[in-house]
Amino acid sequence: MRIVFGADDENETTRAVLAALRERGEVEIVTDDSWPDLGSGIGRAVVEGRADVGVVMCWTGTGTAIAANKVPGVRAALAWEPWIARGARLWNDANVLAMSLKRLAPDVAVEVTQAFLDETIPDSDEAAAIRRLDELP
Ligand SMILES: O=C[C@H](O)[C@H](O)[C@H](O)COP(=O)(O)O
Repeated sequence: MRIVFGADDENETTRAVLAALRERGEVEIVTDDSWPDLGSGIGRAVVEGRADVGVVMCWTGTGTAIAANKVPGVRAALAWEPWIARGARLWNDANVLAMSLKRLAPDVAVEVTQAFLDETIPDSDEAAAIRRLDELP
């Protein structure tokens, strides 16, 4: 699996997530101190096909998620527990995971990340709804 990762700050949580990602595949790191540009850069890496999925972190996770979702074709989801991350993949076919680097403990962030990466196939019952996202004005 090819993964693109970026965080607008570095701490124990971002280091733990990055280490976990490296165990799962080939990781490209995007560096940008500006959270809008970071989120957008992660999103672009995914839609341009440089990575299968993106993982992005900022203080809240929200700013980079919002920025990533500005890129057409990106479905970025903010998750803070494994069930949310799994659901985002299953029911929304999320292709970018966003997390707070300030509020998630390293072990929780790693669990959320693993859940996101483990759930690879979207629920077929949601296929029409997921396609509908691309048709929205
Ligand atoms: O949504 C935005 C993020 O949580 C940022 O990480 C936070 O606002 C800090 O950003 P900056 O370092 O640009 O002040």
